[in-house]
Amino acid sequence: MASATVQTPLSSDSITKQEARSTSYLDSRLAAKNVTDTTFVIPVIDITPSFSSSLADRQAVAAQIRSACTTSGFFYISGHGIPTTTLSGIIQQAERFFAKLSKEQKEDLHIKKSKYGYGWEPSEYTSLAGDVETKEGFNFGYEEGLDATGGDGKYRNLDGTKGDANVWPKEEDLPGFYEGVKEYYSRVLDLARHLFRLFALSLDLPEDHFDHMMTHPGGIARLLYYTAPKSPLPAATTEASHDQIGLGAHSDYECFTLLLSSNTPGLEILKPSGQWHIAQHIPNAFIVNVADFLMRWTNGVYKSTIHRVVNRSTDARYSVPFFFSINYEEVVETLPTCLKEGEKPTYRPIGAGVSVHRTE
Ligand SMILES: O=C(O)CCC(=O)C(=O)O
Ligand SMILES: [Fe+2]
Repeated sequence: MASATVQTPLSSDSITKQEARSTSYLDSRLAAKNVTDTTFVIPVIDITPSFSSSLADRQAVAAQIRSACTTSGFFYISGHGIPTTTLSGIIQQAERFFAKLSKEQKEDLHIKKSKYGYGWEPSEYTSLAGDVETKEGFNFGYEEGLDATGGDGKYRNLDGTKGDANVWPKEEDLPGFYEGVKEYYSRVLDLARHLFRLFALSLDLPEDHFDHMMTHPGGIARLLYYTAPKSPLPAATTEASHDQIGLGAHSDYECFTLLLSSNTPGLEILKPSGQWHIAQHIPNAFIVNVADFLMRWTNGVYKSTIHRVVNRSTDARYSVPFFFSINYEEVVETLPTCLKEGEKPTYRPIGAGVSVHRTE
């Protein structure tokens, strides 16, 4: 989830509201200085060859990933193998969740009842970087029943405790919802594990370097709903007043994020100049972005770029970000291979779960 946040209990690297809005903070988090706005691109990477048995094919995809991660920190992936029916299925579940549940049924799932930030978030309930967010959301995390591997029995919640943390609508209130979520979550988790092996290759590490860290990984997903603005915004500019912000400016906290959305664009990515790049919607592709753990592992070589959401359309936007973490008992510590001779790590080691990183 987000790291430049003021309210979520999941972030350890919280900065204050004032800091988050300061030019110097944003400046420090702009995409690599080795790119300019004109060379700033979010490439489309067809990852079909990454499923090949040839290491050279997989390395070729990893090289494209490295190039994106060291510049904009964002890329699209196509050729990922998740059926289009699974993708449209989860968007439909998101639409059903927000439209079909009554206010009372949503209240039963209210995020304020969860110490992990799971459940339903009403619109304008959260603020980020000083902006009250207009989005409505539903958050859930890893559970073995959502993992096609069945897990290894060792999953613990963010705070190290055992037991179910997710909250779900009652089956009779939204028939088929849990099954739909499971179909999507298990596929996107599989894909994230596959991508993590490509990230390892992209860092000149053995392909299985991170494997032992993702046997029961944290993986928070959200269904998000951004209504169309009351008065449409000019699409040609990237200006937005504070009451038009769906999701405030932030970077993501975990390893990387896989973002799926409906046809309505809305994601805006901070360019080197401080202007916003409006990400186009590419049907059936995911947008992948580097999050803070990968930035820390790589000593900032991989960019965890600031982004936000503004719906400038006349239609609603639905999105489903999946934040891929690692086993929560693991520690994220700068990879020696990412340090030049004599260079000191910029970031302290932190635990992936709250119980570890709160002791920093
Ligand atoms: O909804 C989107 O398009 C992006 C969501 C996002 O950036 C987040 O939840 O961290
Ligand atoms: Fe994000």
